[in-house]
Amino acid sequence: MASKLLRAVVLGPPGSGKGTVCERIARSFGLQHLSSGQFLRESLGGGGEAGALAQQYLERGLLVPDHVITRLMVAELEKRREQHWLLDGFPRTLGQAEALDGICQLDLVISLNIPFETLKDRLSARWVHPASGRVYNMDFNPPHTQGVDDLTGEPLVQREDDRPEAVAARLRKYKDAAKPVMELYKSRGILHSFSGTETNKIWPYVYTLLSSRIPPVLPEEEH
Ligand SMILES: Nc1nc2c(ncn2[C@@H]2O[C@H](COP(=O)(O)OP(=O)(O)O)[C@@H](O)[C@H]2O)c(=O)[nH]1
Ligand SMILES: Nc1ccn([C@@H]2O[C@H](COP(=O)(O)OP(=O)(O)O)[C@@H](O)[C@H]2O)c(=O)n1
Repeated sequence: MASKLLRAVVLGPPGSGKGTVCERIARSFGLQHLSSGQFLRESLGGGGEAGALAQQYLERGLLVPDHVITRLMVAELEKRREQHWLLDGFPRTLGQAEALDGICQLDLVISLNIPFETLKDRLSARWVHPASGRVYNMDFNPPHTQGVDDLTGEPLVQREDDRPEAVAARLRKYKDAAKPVMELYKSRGILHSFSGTETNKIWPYVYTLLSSRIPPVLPEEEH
């Protein structure tokens, strides 16, 4: 099997399971994934005027301007040039996709198609550990102790942008921005779409697809 470095992207609306699927891929294939949303949240923590401005976009569920997220991501990816790339949530717009084209040729784009009602239910039940980005769901993968991160024992919080008022706007905006990105990757023959309401049912297909590009370190069921 080719040992070429993987250049892959996972796309999908908020709540579609990008983070969950990337986490499983990372564990099963022994690589690190880069979540643009988590990376943004961490990068903004430092304060400053630019950080405070970008924070307002996140809280309101709006996309941060292309040049801001692109600069952050491209700088980080350059540092990881010798590693596999598995990107979660980037690129989200055509401008971001064009910027990514400038630094790599993507092998694979995974798109998660999840019904709107399912997304709304999942986001309202999502709890996160802000420091690590670990994600829980009160129905799907609850923490061992309610309201507390399994590894650190620190409190879990609900993201501001997971509030119902923000969710509807985020889902609408996602669609508008993502359409041309999907079309671009479809026209290149690298788009692989998976539809359903359960990550556990989608996962075996994603695992099989990835296995054709990179050797797994864990069997499918041990994600
Ligand atoms: N009920 C249910 N929740 C899921 C499933 N897959 C993921 N989740 C949860 O749905 C929420 C959104 O998933 P996440 O991976 O954070 O989505 P992202 O916003 O696309 O990164 C999280 O709370 C997950 O734990 C599933 O198959 N069923
Ligand atoms: N390429 C990106 C990725 C995230 N973001 C911002 O980060 C927020 C959270 O992104 P995320 O990927 O963690 O979460 P989901 O929206 O997928 O749940 C988005 O709502 C945007 O405000 C962005 O502006 N541009």
